[in-house]
Order: sequence, then C-alpha cells, then structure tokens
Amino acid sequence: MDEPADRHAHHRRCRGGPVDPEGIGLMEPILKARGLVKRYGRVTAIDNCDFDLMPGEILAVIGDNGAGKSSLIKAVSGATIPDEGEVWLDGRPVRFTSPNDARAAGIETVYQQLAMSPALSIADNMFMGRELRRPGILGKWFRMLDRPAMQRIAREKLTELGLMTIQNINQAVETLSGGQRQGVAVARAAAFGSRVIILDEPTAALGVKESRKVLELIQDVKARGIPIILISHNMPHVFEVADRIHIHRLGKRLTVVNPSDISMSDAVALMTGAMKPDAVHA
Ligand SMILES: Nc1ncnc2c1ncn2[C@@H]1O[C@H](COP(=O)(O)OP(=O)(O)OP(=O)(O)O)[C@@H](O)[C@H]1O
Repeated sequence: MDEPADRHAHHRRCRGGPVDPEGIGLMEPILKARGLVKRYGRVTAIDNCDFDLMPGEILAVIGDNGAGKSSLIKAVSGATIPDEGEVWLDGRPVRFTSPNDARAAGIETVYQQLAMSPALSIADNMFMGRELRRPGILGKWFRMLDRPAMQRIAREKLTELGLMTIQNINQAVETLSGGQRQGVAVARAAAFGSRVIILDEPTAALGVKESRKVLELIQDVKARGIPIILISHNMPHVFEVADRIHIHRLGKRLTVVNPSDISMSDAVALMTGAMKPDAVHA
C-alpha cells in the first residue's frame, strides 16, 4: 500500500489542472493566510485573500500589475498590518506588527529595491541590524563588534550557496555586479530566514547570465529545505523553478496551478482575466 502522501502525489500527477490550492496531501502549510483584507482609502489592495505555502516548495506568485501581490507579501511579512484576516506560521496564529516581528519568526524578505548599504562591505551588509558583539564585557558594555566572527559566517554562508566568486568579504557592495548583489541579499535571507524566504522580483534588473545565477541560488536554497515565495513577472523563470504557481487577480488568489499542467500563455490568460480557471482543462 502506498503511503497517503504518495497516493496524493500520484493523484496530483495524474489529475492535471489546477492543483489543490491548500497544498499537497496531509501536510500542514508552513505559512497560511485566510481572509486577508487590506484597504488603502478607496482601493482594496487585498480582497479576502487566502494563501498557502507548503514545506520545501518554491511557490511563485504571479499577477498583473496592481493585482496586489506586493500587498499580500507585505501582509504576511509584517510590512503592513492587514485590516482583516489571519496568518499562521507552522500552524500557530501570528500577528506581525513589523518586519522585525516576522524576521524574528524566521521570515526573511528580499525586496526588489535591495535594502543594502552600498558603501559597506558584504559582511557588514549581511549582518546589518543583527550585528554580533564580542563575547563578555567588551560586547556587552562597550558594544564592540565581533568582526572576525561576522566575516567568517558571511564567508561560510556565501560558500554554502556557491557564491564564492565574490573574492573578498570586506569588499564594498557598490563594487559588486547586480547579480552578485542580489546573491548577497539572497544569501543574507538564507542565512537568517529559517522558515520562509520571500523574493520580490529577484531577476527583474538582471541580465541573462546573472539571472541564471540567481535562479540556481534559489534552487540551492530550496535544496536546503527552506521554502521560497517568488514574486515574478518573468514567466520563463517562474516556469523553470516553481513547484506551484499562485495566480493572483483583483486582490485575491484566483487559483493555484502546477507548472507542468499548464502552458505559459494559459497562465497569463488566467492572470489577465482572458481565461477562467475552469476553462484550463475543460
Ligand atoms: N501604500 C499604498 N497606498 C495606497 N495604495 C496602495 C498602496 N500600496 C498599494 N496600493 C494599491 O493597491 C493595489 C495593489 O498594489 P500592489 O503593489 O500590491 O500590486 P502588485 O500586484 O504588487 O503590482 P506590481 O506588479 O505592479 O508591483 C494597487 O492599486 C496599488 O495602487
């Protein structure tokens, strides 16, 4: 007899069409939201939206401009407080009131506009806001930084993710290429985001080669067991790396599809409203 999880995976492979939006089998979502609402004056940016991120998966979130993808991601990462709805992390209800709350819970977000200090080194950027202090009285009373430890850990993290084309951990971030900067940002998120990593358009500003590196990096992070939410307008990138695709439309989750069951043009048609979810495999 198959294990229930296997049976479900088999069912999913054979069934085709939109996948179970609430995830696969009996697994509990790592991050789950129900009934989220966020209004900005007369605009309803998130309109009774549900969301599920399953353990170990790369979940792409796609949608037209203004569909509310960023607003959704902000609501589950503490960057905005939803007006209504609930969020669970590992099955426990959470109410983040700031990005720091979410970070403390293991959710790291890499925004399109990278929040880095260009003049500071790679190591300093990786530890920005969470600097390590020297042990004992020097750290506690004199707030002295433990630079050797930060440099060592930064080097380890970059090596783990295959980013050691970056030669010098003390190099200023402004001297790196766009792809390398994005790499450092993802490495920073992977170093501290123990539960969930959210990437907002990580390849938008990059060339072909640099995008490739970042896509590989995303897969490396996944291989380490950390689930990823990937917001992207780049359909080939989404279809290359995503396990499931959350299609967002008019402030809510329209459907969730399996990239192997749907064409890119149908995904775009769903996203823009040119096609209804039931038409995909009708
Ligand atoms: N801080 C804000 N104040 C007012 N309106 C906002 C704010 N943030 C988002 N909105 C509005 O909410 C809606 C959803 O925006 P959001 O940025 O979440 O969409 P998106 O899907 O991420 O778009 P894009 O793909 O263009 O980045 C838009 O109509 C936007 O103008």
